[in-house]
Amino acid sequence: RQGSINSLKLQAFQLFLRAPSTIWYRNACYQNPQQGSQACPAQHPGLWLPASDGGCAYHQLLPPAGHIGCKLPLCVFLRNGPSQGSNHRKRFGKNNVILSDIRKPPNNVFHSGPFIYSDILDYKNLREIVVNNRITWLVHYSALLSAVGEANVALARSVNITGLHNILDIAAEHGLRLFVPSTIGAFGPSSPRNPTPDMCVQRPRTIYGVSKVHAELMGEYYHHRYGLDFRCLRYPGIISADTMPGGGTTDYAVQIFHDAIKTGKFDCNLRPDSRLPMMYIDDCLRATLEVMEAPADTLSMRTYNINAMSFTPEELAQELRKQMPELEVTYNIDPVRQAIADSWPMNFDDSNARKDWGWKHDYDLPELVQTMLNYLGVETRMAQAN
Ligand SMILES: NC(=O)C1=CN([C@@H]2O[C@H](COP(=O)(O)OP(=O)(O)OC[C@H]3O[C@@H](n4cnc5c(N)ncnc54)[C@H](O)[C@@H]3O)[C@@H](O)[C@H]2O)C=CC1
Ligand SMILES: CC(=O)[C@H](N)C(=O)O
Repeated sequence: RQGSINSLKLQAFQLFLRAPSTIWYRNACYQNPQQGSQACPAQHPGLWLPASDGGCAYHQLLPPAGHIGCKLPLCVFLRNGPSQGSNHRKRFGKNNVILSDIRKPPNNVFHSGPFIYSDILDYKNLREIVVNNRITWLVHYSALLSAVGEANVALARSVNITGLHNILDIAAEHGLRLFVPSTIGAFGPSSPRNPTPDMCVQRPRTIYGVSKVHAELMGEYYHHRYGLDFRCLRYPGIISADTMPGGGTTDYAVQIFHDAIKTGKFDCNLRPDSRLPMMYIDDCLRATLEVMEAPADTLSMRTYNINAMSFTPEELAQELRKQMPELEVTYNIDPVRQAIADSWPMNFDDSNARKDWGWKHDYDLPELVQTMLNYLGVETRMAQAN
């Protein structure tokens, strides 16, 4: 049963990375794994009842007449097609999750539920969204990533630091639970690289890394000073079939799949032996939900490393060649990205996340490669058929 819940929640979170940049939860209530009805732990009026299909350990709030229904905060973005999407909407209520960005969403995102324009540099507009929609949880993804940040430091500073300040103030002012992702890029050349623990020297050499260390420290400061429910995971490089790479150093590991399927060739911008921690998107989104839902007393820290695997471009190419023996990989090193990769962790120690809230990854390199090829292969065949 827990497995099916996880898979539902996971699918609900699909496309958060590289699609919307902020996720707003309306009327979020809490997980209640016990059967039977009782008062809502978030003190909303009404009773908690088991979900109607009996297959879900979560309970819905039974709204008194005139009260807006209060359900689990989920959105229904799916990679698996519209029919499942509508099932999820029926079950969880698409209107309880609002996505926002300054960029136009792709069709599937736009048609999945509420999507609004919101610039995180516009404080008044952020406050308006929270008040008008009675927002309770906030997931803040907007950022300029490592390589693109080095190409535009002023903009990265503004979005990643000023934007974060706005988000922190909004969250503290309105008592929101706030998730902000950090990254392996929050470490630098003087950090231990193999493995990198949660607590060690953090002296990154990119504006991206500096802004993420700042986010970790500010979030923790607001937690201690104002009681903000701040939660943060340091993600490794995230690999997803849904979206194209967005200006990061680990992006080669996404691009290789697209190029391999389209042309059978890939020109890699990192050295073949550049080892970096990586994770498949489903694991990343599940980890995010798990830490957001973890009871506060299980969290001994507010910022955790999470990890799944660690590989080099050469090792990834070898795994791909098991399925595509003809794949040709050449190396054309980008000095900016290479310098960044050389300063980042090679292996990530996530033992605290595993110990405190039970983090466990599902995807290692073989499963990652198989899953990416399956998704992209199906997409390519559909495009060709069309
Ligand atoms: N993709 C990865 O491998 C990793 C991502 N992360 C973190 O996850 C988050 C999302 O990353 P990605 O989706 O890969 O990045 P991305 O570059 O694809 O997306 C960032 C989003 O921020 C939006 N944005 C930029 N300026 C904005 C503004 N002023 N107001 C509102 N939105 C704005 C962009 O329109 C874009 O949709 C970032 O915070 C990143 O640091 C952390 C580690 C690894
Ligand atoms: C690991 C990250 O934070 C991101 N993918 C990047 O390469 O900048």
